[in-house]
Parts: sequence; structure tokens; C-alpha cells
Amino acid sequence: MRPGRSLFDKIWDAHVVAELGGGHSLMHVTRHLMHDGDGVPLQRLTARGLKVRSPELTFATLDHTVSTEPGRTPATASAFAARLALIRARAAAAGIRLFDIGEPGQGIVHVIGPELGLSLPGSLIVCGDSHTCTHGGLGAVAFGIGASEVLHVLATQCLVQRKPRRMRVRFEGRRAAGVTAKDMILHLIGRIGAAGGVGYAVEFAGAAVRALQIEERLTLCNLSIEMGAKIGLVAPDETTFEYLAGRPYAPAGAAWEAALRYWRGLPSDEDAVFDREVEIDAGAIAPQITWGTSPEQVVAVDQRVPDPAAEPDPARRQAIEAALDYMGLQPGAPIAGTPVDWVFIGSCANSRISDLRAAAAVARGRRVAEGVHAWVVPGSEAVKRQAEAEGLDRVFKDAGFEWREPGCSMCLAMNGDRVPRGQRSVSTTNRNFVGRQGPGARTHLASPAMAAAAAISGRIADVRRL
Ligand SMILES: CC(C)[C@H](C(=O)O)[C@@H](O)C(=O)O
Ligand code: SF4
Repeated sequence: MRPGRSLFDKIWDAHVVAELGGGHSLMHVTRHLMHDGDGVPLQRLTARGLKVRSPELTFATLDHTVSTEPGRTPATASAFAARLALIRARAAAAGIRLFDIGEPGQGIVHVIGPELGLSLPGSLIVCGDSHTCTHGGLGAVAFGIGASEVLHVLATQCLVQRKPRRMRVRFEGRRAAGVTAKDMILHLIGRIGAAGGVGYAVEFAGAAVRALQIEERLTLCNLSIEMGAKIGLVAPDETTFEYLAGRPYAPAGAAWEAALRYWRGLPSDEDAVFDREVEIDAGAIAPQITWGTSPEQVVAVDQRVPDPAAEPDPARRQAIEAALDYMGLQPGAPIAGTPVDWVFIGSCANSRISDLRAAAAVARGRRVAEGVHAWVVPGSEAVKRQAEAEGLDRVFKDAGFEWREPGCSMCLAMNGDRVPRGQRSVSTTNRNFVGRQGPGARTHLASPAMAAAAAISGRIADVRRL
């Protein structure tokens, strides 16, 4: 008998156009998402005398380099004005739909794909960005590709890939109050390490994953790449279908019914085999916060940062020392109570409406601590408008937060939004690398509620004790 197939296998196999030998397959791309760095591959394509093969399957937005200054317009100058002009012109010439500043649809590429219903279960989605794994939260195989691969997809709508191995991570049990999808994934990365997922497509399963709303599943999958897995995905279910129904690019009418039939057959078979299995008791997870310069350097908020003296392995001891030194932390000190200068609520990890609601619930009726700069950068124009309709912008502004325009912003500080050297930030982003939020900036990754709690307290604080 044929062994059971996993969610990942079913989607992958359905997109193979040809087996090329040597483990390589030619894959059809359902949707190609582009961001403001992709004007260059479009330009190269034209220079080679080629055309975009399927412009109707290609969508672009502006995110990494746009200004997030309140009141910005499409013409607001940024240091990257030429880059924005290039992608606008090339996308228009190629017939690619680009969502520009001020339009609903503009935003961080991994926020707008799901929001517009461009990212669908059972599809193969690529984008020249490592956090493309986010879209796996809807039951898609989605992964980041490099610049030359972007060119290949533009020219052919296909891509040569090697099939990764399969891992399943089951979060069983129930989360405690105050514990979010961000805490689940940070906890997992802390446990298996920043390279623990290299070479795998990771299916997240188990009762605690089934219980997650779609936006939480997107957060969970977003950080797959931070454990080295290019692909993370969750089986589609009724929660997925409810989320997608009626979205602008989701199928409608008879096409929706046909899609549902296909999607319902996607979950992993009972007897599906995985190359690696990990099980986690979701009930034992506490709110997490990173202390170091890799997402794997993470503790529960009520724990202490490590003491290198207690680490027998010399290489690991040195890594801990270097991280503590960069982060300006004392060995073995409790992480809670560490004073903070900045709080950033945003990025493709945590800038959706549910994230802003969670942060606003903490901020409501309170004040940002003296001397702390706290920013909220919605993930998309649609998120921004929804938040304003709910009055969340007022909640944030009344508390002393700055309410800004959608984009990547201080997640990677490419557009000039940055944390000054030596200053400490609690950030809802996905990378705490050296210099990520600006040269010399110190980043602690956490959930939106934990970030808001830090803004209010002026220190790293346990949101459960506020
Ligand atoms: C600039 C871009 C290509 C990059 C990525 O690939 O992820 C960025 O989005 C990031 O988060 O570091
Ligand atoms: S928000 Fe951050 S992680 Fe996401 S795409 Fe933009 S820069 Fe990359």
C-alpha cells in the first residue's frame, strides 16, 4: 500500500511540472509576490529581451523602503525614491498589479498576500524575501527565493527546486492566558535552535495550532525561517476557509466550491511519515523574550539570562559572552526589569489587526513610560484603516505611542527608521541580529502584548503581571 502523504507532499507534488533528475524538480508557481526591491530583476528581464510570462499571477507592493512618516504621500521623498520609481515603471510596463502608497493593498508583502486572498491553500507561492514562509499559515507551500530565481520565475512562472525533508512540530495542550503564537514559535526556536529546521518543510500541527486564528498561524509560520526552515505550514481547515471567504482575490461562486473540495483533501493523511517529529506542551509555554543576537537566544520573561560561566562548551560560552556584551546585559541577571528606550510594534511577524488589538488592550488607559519612544506601524493600509475605524489609533496616541504609516520600517531600518546606537528596543519583529534595527541597536523580540507592556513599564515586563 502507498504510504500516507503529508500536507506538504500533496501540495508539492501537485506543482511539479517535470522531474529534472538529481533530485531537482521544475515547479509551477501559483503566485509570485514582489516588493520594492524587485525593480532590478524586472529591469534585467527586459535587458535580456524577455517578457513576464504570467503578469496576472504576479503582484507587487512597496514596503521595505517607504517612508512611514505620518501624512506621507506617494511622492514623499525617501532615500530610495529612485528604487520606488523603478519598480513602479517596470511593473506598469509589464502589466503587473502594484499596490501603491495610499491604496488598500499597499503594505508589507506578507501582510497583503493573505489579506487580499492572493495567498490560498494548496498553492505554491514565492517572493524574493525570506519571510515568504508566512503565507504557509493558510496551508500553502510558500518560500523565499533569491534574485536570480526571481528573474527565472518572471520569465517562466516556474522554478527549479529540490524537495526538502519533512518535519512536523505538534503543539499539544492549551496555551495559558497571555501566551501568543509569537511565544510558541520563539519557544520552539529556543528549543531546537536557529539551525534546527535547515533542510525541512515544517508542518505545525496539534491541538494548540488548530486553536489558532489565521493571523496567529501567519505569525507562527513567519518565524520558520528563523529556525532555518524555508517553509512552514498549517493544514487548512474551517478557520482558514472562513478567513478567506469574500476576500478580493479569493475564488467565488462555483470556483470557491471547487476550491473547497480540493482544500479539504489537503491535510496530512493519518499515516503520513515525517523525517523528524517534535512535540511541545503548549500549556508549559510562558511569554517569551529574546536576550541575545539570535532568535534562539530566548527565555521566558520570568527567567534569567544565561551565565556563560555555567556553559561547558567553549564555543557556546563565547557566543553567550559576545551576545551579552553587545546587548549590554549582566550574566545571570533576571530579564524582567531591564530598562528599555524603544518599543516597536510592527513587521510581517506582528502588525496585523489582531496584533494591534492585543497591544491596544494593554495600552488602553495607560501611558508610555517617561523617556520611552513607542511606535506602532500597521502592516498594511487596510490594517491601518481598520484600526482607525475601531479607534485603536486613538488608544495608542492617547497613551503616547506614535501612530505611523504602513511599511517594514524599524524591522530592518532600511528606510531610515532606526533605533539609535546603544539603545534598547523591545520589538515585535522576527530578527534580533547585530545592527538589525540600526547600527549598535539592541533588540529584544517579543509579542505585541509584551511590547506594549514594556512601553508602559519602561522596562521589560511580564504582561501577565501588569
Ligand atoms: C530585504 C529582504 C530581501 C529581506 C529578506 O529576505 O528577508 C528582509 O525582508 C528581511 O527581513 O531581512
Ligand atoms: S517586515 Fe521585516 S521581516 Fe518582514 S519583510 Fe519587512 S523587513 Fe523583512
